[in-house]
Amino acid sequence: MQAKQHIQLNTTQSIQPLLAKFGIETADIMVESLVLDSREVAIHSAFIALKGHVRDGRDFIPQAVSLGAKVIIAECDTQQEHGQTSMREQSLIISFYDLSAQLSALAATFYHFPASEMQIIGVTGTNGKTSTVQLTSQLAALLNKRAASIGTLGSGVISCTGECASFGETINTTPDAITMHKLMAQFAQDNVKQVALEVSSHALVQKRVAALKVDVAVLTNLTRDHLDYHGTMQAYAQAKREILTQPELKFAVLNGNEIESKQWLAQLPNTVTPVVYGIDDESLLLSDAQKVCLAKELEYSSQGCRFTLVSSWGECEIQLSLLGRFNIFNALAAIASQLCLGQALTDIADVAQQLVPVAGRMERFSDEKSPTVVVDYAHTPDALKQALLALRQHSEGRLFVIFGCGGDRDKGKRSLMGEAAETCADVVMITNDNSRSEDPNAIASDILAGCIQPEKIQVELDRKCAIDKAVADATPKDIILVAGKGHEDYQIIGSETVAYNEREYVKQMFERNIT
Ligand SMILES: CC(=O)N[C@H]1[C@@H](OP(=O)(O)OP(=O)(O)OC[C@H]2O[C@@H](n3ccc(=O)[nH]c3=O)[C@H](O)[C@@H]2O)O[C@H](CO)[C@@H](O)[C@@H]1O[C@H](C)C(=O)N[C@@H](C)C(=O)N[C@H](CCC(=O)O)C(=O)O
Ligand SMILES: Nc1ncnc2c1ncn2[C@@H]1O[C@H](COP(=O)(O)OP(=O)(O)OP(=O)(O)O)[C@@H](O)[C@H]1O
Ligand SMILES: N[C@H](CCC[C@H](N)C(=O)O)C(=O)O
Ligand SMILES: [Mg+2]
Repeated sequence: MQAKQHIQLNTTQSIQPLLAKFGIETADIMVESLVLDSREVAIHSAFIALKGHVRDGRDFIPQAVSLGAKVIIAECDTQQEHGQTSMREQSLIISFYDLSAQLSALAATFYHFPASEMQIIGVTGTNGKTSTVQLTSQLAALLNKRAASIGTLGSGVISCTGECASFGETINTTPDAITMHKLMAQFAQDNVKQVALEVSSHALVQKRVAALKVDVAVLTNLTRDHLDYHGTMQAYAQAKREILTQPELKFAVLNGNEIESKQWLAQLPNTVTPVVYGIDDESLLLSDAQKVCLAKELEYSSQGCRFTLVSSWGECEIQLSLLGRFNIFNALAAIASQLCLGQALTDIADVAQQLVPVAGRMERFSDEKSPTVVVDYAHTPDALKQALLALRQHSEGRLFVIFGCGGDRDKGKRSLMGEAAETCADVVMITNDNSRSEDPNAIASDILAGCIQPEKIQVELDRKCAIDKAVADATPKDIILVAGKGHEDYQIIGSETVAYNEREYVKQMFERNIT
């Protein structure tokens, strides 16, 4: 990432016309910003006090008052209270019913609907969101369209070599409703024409993007994750389908090899055109889709892959310098989205080979005399399985895997990841991920519980030592997958966040000539 960009927005406005759109009559008070966190309140900001999941934002109203907020918009529990006002010192407190759900609309109005000036692509799914979003923006940039992305890697304008001119890191994969529209306003001011963003299931449940205009919704896939939050797979799936209710949605780009896409087709509003992408004949599963984008006659090489693209927009040859079958799905979703938005197939075919891997996603480090090390962000059972299956296709020797599981997150996925690793790799080493408040040994035991022959599996909780050991044991023909940390440059152990950059560690290992 490059240095952070500073785009100044002039957002000073009266709350009177803003709140009138939500049926609230109030005084003519000028504010400069909407602020979710009481600690960031300044005199000219309106503090937004939400109920919250862990804490109640309304408990921080006294802090906002003491920091001089002129306006406080506070969530209320009943429709009757909506629009009621009171004064506390110099702060006007306004009750707003259902504020959490309405915040996206309030922020869109505050920033004057910046997304309406740009093409917006929203990507959801268990795995592949970051990869698809990055590839979509890279492709736009290669086609000379100024493009930006928002997601796990932060937000910013993407160059055709995948570099990001950062607009800032994001705490969440999908930012809160205010940050989202602020970013959109900054992008619009910076002449961005297209934005690709990751839409997490949490964001859909919490209505972080409820009022965001989205032109294209993409589904990558649906497998197990985040059941700690959603409870059941059914609730998790339903959360993702919420993206179909985005305002002004025009296209739904669906994975034809994913059974969940059938549910999406069934729930599709008739104003939305379905587009199915997939590999080979299996994708005929969804043959009633209006438009298709299929990869056929796939060939893999050590450098990447090639295939024939058969689509409703024509047929062409595509070369990709990306590893793994799932990256073909991600690239197809990116290509289909660009086709929906009017790019020519021939132009796309001309530039596709220039797409570069996304940081920490199937990133390969190799030289002739050492085993190949691949750093990847697989942190779900399906992602780990797909990453191993993909590498098997590129490998002549043994396949090693080193991975752990995050603490304080979905515990049920741990044994399934153990099972996937034991089934798909030749040598399995369990290590630590972000253990957070949990005991790393206990997390390792949860993983081992899914393995049939736990005695054959090594546990080395120090990630660097685990990598060193695997490299010492492997031959130049072998591939070592180090999964789970990807682009992260830290490790959270207990309440401490320590510096740890796996990509750098492996890169330096090769620079030091490891074997
Ligand atoms: C459980 C959950 O999703 N929480 C999200 C939620 O926070 P919250 O409502 O729980 O906040 P809270 O801590 O209870 O505080 C309530 C309110 O009081 C305010 N407050 C709090 C403290 C204070 O001193 N002053 C103050 O005003 C807070 O700003 C907030 O408005 O809303 C916040 C703003 O949108 C999010 O940042 C926060 O994400 C937390 C950090 C989180 O860990 N979320 C994860 C589970 C998540 O959303 N993950 C997905 C990605 C998954 C994937 O990649 O697959 C994501 O989109 O990131
Ligand atoms: N289309 C795909 N299908 C299955 N697995 C994939 C796919 N694309 C990527 N992966 C695997 O999942 C990992 C995470 O990929 P990526 O970061 O793109 O997903 P994500 O959905 O953004 O994840 P997160 O939920 O953390 O935001 C990759 O490192 C890779 O192992
Ligand atoms: N190494 C990480 C991956 C987490 C991915 C994140 N998107 C999530 O699950 O919220 C961990 O488990 O801590
Ligand atoms: Mg992501």
